[in-house]
Amino acid sequence: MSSTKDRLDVGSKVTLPQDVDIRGHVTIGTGTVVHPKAAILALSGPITIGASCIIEENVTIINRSPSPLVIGSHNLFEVGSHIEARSIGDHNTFEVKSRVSSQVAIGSFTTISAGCAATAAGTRGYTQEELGDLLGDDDEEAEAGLKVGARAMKRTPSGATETILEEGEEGEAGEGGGEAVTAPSAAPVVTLPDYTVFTGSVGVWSGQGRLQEEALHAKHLDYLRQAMSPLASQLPSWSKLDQLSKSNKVVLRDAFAKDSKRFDTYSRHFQGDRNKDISVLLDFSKNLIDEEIWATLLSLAKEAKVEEQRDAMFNGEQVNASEGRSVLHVALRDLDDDFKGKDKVEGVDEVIPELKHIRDFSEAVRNGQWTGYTGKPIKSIVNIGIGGSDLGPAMVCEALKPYAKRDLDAHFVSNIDGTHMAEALRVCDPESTVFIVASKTFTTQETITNATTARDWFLEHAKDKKHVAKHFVALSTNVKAATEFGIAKENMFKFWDWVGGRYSLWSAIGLSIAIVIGYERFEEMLRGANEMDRHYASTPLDQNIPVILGLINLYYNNFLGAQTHAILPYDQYMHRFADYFQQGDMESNGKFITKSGERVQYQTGPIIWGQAGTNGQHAFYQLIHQGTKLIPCDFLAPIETQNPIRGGEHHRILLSNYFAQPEALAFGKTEEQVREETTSKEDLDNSFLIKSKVFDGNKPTNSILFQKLTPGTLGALIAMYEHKIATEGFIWGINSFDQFGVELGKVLAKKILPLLSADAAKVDAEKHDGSTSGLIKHYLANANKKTSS
Ligand SMILES: O=P(O)(O)OC[C@H]1O[C@@H](O)[C@@H](O)[C@@H](O)[C@@H]1O
Repeated sequence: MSSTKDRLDVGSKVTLPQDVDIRGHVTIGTGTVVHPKAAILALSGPITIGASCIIEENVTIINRSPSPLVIGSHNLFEVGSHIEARSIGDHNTFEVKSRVSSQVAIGSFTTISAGCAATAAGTRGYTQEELGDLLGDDDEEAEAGLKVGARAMKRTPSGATETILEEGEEGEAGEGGGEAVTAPSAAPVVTLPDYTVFTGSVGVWSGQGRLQEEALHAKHLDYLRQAMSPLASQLPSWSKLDQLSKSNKVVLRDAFAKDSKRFDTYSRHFQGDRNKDISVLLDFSKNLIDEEIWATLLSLAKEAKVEEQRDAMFNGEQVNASEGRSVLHVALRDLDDDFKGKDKVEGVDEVIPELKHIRDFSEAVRNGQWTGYTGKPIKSIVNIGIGGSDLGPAMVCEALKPYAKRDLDAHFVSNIDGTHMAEALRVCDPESTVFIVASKTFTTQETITNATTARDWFLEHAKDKKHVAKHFVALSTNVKAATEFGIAKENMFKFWDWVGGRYSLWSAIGLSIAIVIGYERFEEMLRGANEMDRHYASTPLDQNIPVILGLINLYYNNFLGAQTHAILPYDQYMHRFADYFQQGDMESNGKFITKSGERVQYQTGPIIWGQAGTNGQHAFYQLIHQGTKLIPCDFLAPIETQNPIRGGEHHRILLSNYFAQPEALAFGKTEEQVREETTSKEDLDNSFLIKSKVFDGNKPTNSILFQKLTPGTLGALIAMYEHKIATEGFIWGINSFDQFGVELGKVLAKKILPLLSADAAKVDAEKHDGSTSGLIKHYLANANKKTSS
C-alpha cells in the first residue's frame, strides 16, 4: 500500500524504541518520546510530527492521503488512540482509545476524550468496511468504534460551525447534544476550533490551567525520557560490538606492522585554550581496536545519547534522579560563567562568594594573621573527613606538594580507628593547629567521632570553649548540625546538595588545598578542570578525550571480560591518584540498577586500582605481563619533572620505564625471540625456561603524557577522569551520582555497636546470623584480656 519510500528523519533527544512500526516518510521533531508498539504509518503522503510530543503504546498515526499530515508540537497521544487527522496543531491531548478521522483538522489545545471519535461523517453511521478503513482493521475494535463514534457524532458541532470556520471566523462553543453532522463521507474537512473539549458533549475550554498543563506535559516528558532509556545491550551497536569482539581479533603486533599511521589515527592532543601550559597527549593506539570496532564504539555513544545526557548535566537538570538532584560540580569551576544553564539551580550564585570566603581564610592562615588562642600563628592543619571529604584534598595536597607552604603541616585523619587521630595529635600543638571538619552531611560517624575527639583534646589544653572558634572550622551542606557541634557561623564554609561527595574537592571541601598551596593555585586548578569541562562539553565524540577513555574501557569491560582497570602514574606526587579514582569510579559506577529501575544484563563499573610507577613494576606487573587476566592500564607521566635532580637523570630513567612498559605489554616476546637471545645450549634445551620467558603481548594500554604536574594540569586530569566515568555511566544507563550501596553496612554497624558493650545473651537476642553472632561473642569473650607484649 505504501507509495512513499521509507525514510526517517529524527531530531535530537528523540526517544524511539526499536519496536515502533514506522513506514513511509516520517519526520519526528526534537524531544518527542515514542513508546514501544506505537505505529506511525505514512502510507501515502509523509507524516511530520513536531517537538516534545508523547506518543504512547499502541497509538496509531496514519496518513493515507498523498498530502502531508503535519502534526504540531507538545501533543499527547494516549494509549491506543488512532489518529488519521487532516492536520493537528499544538498542545492537544488525544486520550486513551480516542479516534480522529482523516476529515477532521484539529486546532490547538483540544482534548479528544477517552473513547470518543472525532469524525466528519454523518449520523448515518458507518458500514463495517468504512469503519475498518477509518478506525483500524480489528473487527471487535471497529464494533466498539461504531458505538462510540455514533454517540460522539450526535454531539459534534453542527455543519454550521464548519462553514463559519471556513469563512475565517472564530469557532464557537458547540452546545451539548447539538445538531448532528450530516456530511457524507466525502464531506469537506471539519476544523475543530482551538480549546475544544470533545467529551461527547462539545465545549470550549476557558484556557485556564493551560500553564499547569504545559508544565505537567514537560514533567511527563522528562519522566518518560528517563524511564524509557533502553538498556545499553538493546542498542544496535551493542550487538554489533558483541559480534565484532568475537570476529575481529586485533593483534597489536600485526596492526602496527600493517598501519604506519596507527599512532596518528589513535592519538589526540588536548591543550588548554586559556591556560596553554596544560598539554595532555592521549595515545590509545595500543588498544585492541580496529577501524570498525572504534566506529561502532562511537555509534554506541550516539545511540546511548551520551551527548544529550552530558548536556543535561551541564544544564543543571536533575540527572541524579534517585536523589532528585542536579549534578553540578562543573559549576564550582566555571569561574568565567561558560555554562549558563546552571544558573537556574539554587545555590549556584553562592559559588563565587564562597570562594572569596575560602580565599580570605586560607590567606589569613598562611600569612599568620589567623592566630591560635594564645596568639601563635598556625603551624598545622588537620582535615577530618572521610571518603569524598578526605580522598580528594589528600590526593591533591600530595600531587601539588611542590607548591605547598612547607612550614605548614597538613594531616588528613579519616579512619575511625583511634590510631589515625592519635598519631596526628601526637605531632600537633593545640595552640597552633586548626581542625577542618569536612563532612557534606555532617552526620558521618567516623568524622563526627574524630572531630569530637579532636575537640576534647583541644579543650583539655585550651580549657575554655570560646577558643574553639579559633581552631575549628566546618565544611558542610548541613549548617544546622555544624552549628550544633559548636562551629562559629563565620567558620562555616558551605556547599550544596548538587555537589556529590566524590566530586567535592572543588568546593569548600578543598579548603585544606587552598591553605596548603595558596588560593591562587587552588583557583588555577579549578580553571584547569574547567578547560577539560569545556572540551568535554563541546568536542565531537571521536575527538573527545574523556569519551574516548570511557569507550575504550567499556569495550574491555563489556566485551572482552576485563574486570579491573589499573591507573599507573609515573609521578611520585600522584601516588594517591589511583586511590582517589577508586572512589571516583567504583562509587559512581558500581551499580546494577538502571535509571528505569531495571537490572542491568551486563557488567558496569570496573575495579580500579594502581600505584605510582616504578614501584608497581616490582610488585604486581608480573601478573599484568604473564598472568591469565586481561588488565587494561592507563600509564600517566609528566614530560617535565618538578625535581630534575642529577641533571634530570632520574626522570629520564623513570620515563624510559614509562615508555617501555606499554611497549612490552603490547608486543611481548615470542618463543622465537627468546631462543634467538639465548646463547647457552643448556638453557635452549630447557623448554620450561624458554616458555617462562615468553610474553604473549597484546595487553592493552593508554598512554597519557602531560607537560608538567601543575595545578592547572592536575585539575584537567581529574576532570578528564570524572567525565570518563560519567560517559560510561550514561551508556550503561545507571545513575553515577548516588551511592546507596554504602548505606546498609552503616546501618548494621549502628545496630551492632551497643552489643560490643553487652553480653552474649543480648547478642543471641538480637538474632544476627550465626557467623556474625559467633564473631561478636568471640570478641566479647576476649575483649578484656590484656596481651602483655
Ligand atoms: O562528607 P560526608 O557526608 O561525611 O560523607 C563522606 C563519604 O561517605 C560515604 O559513605 C560516601 O557516601 C561518600 O560518597 C562520602 O564522600
